[in-house]
Amino acid sequence: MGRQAIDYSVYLVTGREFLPPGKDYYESLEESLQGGVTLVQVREKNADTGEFIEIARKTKEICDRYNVPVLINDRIDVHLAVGTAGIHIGQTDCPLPLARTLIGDDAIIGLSVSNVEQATRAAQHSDILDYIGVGAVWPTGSKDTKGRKSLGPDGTGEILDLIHGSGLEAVAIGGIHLPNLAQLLHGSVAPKSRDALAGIAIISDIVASTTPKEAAANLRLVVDSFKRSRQALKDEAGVFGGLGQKRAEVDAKKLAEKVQELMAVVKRETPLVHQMTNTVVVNDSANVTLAVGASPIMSTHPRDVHDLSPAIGALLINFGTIGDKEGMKVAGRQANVNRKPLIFDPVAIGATSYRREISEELLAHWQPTIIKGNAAEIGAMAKSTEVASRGVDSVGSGFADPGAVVKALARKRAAIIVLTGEKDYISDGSVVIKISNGSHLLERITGSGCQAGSLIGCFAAAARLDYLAKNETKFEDDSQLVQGDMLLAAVAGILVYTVASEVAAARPDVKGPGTFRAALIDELYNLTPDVVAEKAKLEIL
Ligand SMILES: Cc1ncc(COP(=O)(O)OP(=O)(O)O)c(N)n1
Ligand SMILES: Cc1nc(C(=O)O)sc1CCOP(=O)(O)O
Repeated sequence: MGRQAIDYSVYLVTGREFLPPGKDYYESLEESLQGGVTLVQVREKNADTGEFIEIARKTKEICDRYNVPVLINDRIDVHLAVGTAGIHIGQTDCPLPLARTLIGDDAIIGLSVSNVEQATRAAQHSDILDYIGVGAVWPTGSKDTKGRKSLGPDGTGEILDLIHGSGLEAVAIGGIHLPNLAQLLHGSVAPKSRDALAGIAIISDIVASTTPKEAAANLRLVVDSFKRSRQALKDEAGVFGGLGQKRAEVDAKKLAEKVQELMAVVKRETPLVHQMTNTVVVNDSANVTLAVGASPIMSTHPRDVHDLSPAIGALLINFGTIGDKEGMKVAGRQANVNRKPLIFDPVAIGATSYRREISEELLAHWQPTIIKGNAAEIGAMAKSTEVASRGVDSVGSGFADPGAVVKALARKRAAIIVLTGEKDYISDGSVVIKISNGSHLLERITGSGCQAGSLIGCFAAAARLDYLAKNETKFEDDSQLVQGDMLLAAVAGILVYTVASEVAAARPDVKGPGTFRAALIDELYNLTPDVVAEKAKLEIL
């Protein structure tokens, strides 16, 4: 007969103890199936054998009507009694070879995996195993996972690399909810093999909902769309659709024209750009934001940033002086929930292990849309040793192939990557754009990189608003945390900043860094789209 093909996309693990008061288990189950659950595991920790068999039997009866397979948690006897599609077992349950002997060749076996050793062993047993449940991704209230480190999207991706080529599928489990789902799916794409999760296993987000149909449908939408966006990446359309065009069709002149249009959108829409930035640059960041026509707001308290989120156009998180970690966590998570562009500037991340840890912690909490950094910062994010760091500056001549670095990191992080320096490189994982504008005086003022990050925030907010004004939200776009051309936004932020710096540096009244700093703000204010197009030195690599 052979084993049944399984769609792991939205895998419901039951948990009667988490049902809302008054909600019947079978009613909730049926609603979740109507919402699009693709696989069900009956997990009963307190039922005796007879009761477990009865629940599994009725569950299967309902699931059969929706053509959705049922697996049984731990109990081979219950699986055999009811004739379900298979079992899910943990590391301390029945040994795998024995389980396979008992249930036969046609049934599915899933195994829990919570670290790299277990993943390696699972891969060695791929002949008798079908899939692994990888967790816990995040802390969960549905199971005692004390003493186990949450894997986060990165740890999940590492496990995907370990099972690469084994034929095993992988689902993630633990603490997965709608707001962190897109972050998990994109952030867990395996760094080496580019393999992705086959699906997500969920208890509370569905079971504890009073509207399980809606809860399941929302999760399914994001998973389905993620799978479609993976296809788009394979087709070289980039993590955000690559300027909405295929690589060969993007030309530098058209790109400059789009930047011109976006400059007008910023002025017309005056988007509010929330900036959690460092104390060294806060004033200049606010001033450059105002100069291009956007509106800055600088807020750090966790409650305040939470409440601000629906109103903002974009969020910049620049952790230069790392004072507000809790606020940054809340603000970033809310930006993901509200689908606002999130620009992450991991200032001096390569300089200390503390900074690297904070960055990991923040990135486990939310998904950035655009990551901007100098060579040392991007090198640290890419775990490259090619470029060292000294404080907030890079040391050395940079990467041998900067375009390849930004492209690979964009794919790994599922974000637009902006590498600043004498030449700037920007990639969405498909296209790489090189910008050769700028003035050497930018290196002589403090916070020029931070100001560039602020401007990227302004243009990202504008790109989103422009998209929403011109398009109805399409189903296919729901895999993207934010809508709008974020690659264009990053290009616009860097191009406008560097062209204005050239104009400012050429002024006769600019005698050095002090006068340059003031002139730069003036020239950002006065910059016209025509000057940007005329001076733009853009190349598509
Ligand atoms: C899909 C999936 N993954 C992991 C688990 C956890 O199983 P286990 O380790 O056996 O722990 P219990 O569920 O028995 O508490 C799972 N059930 N499903
Ligand atoms: C059953 C289970 N197993 C886990 C593991 O890490 O192995 S986490 C978990 C609970 C998942 O529930 P929720 O979706 O509510 O977080």
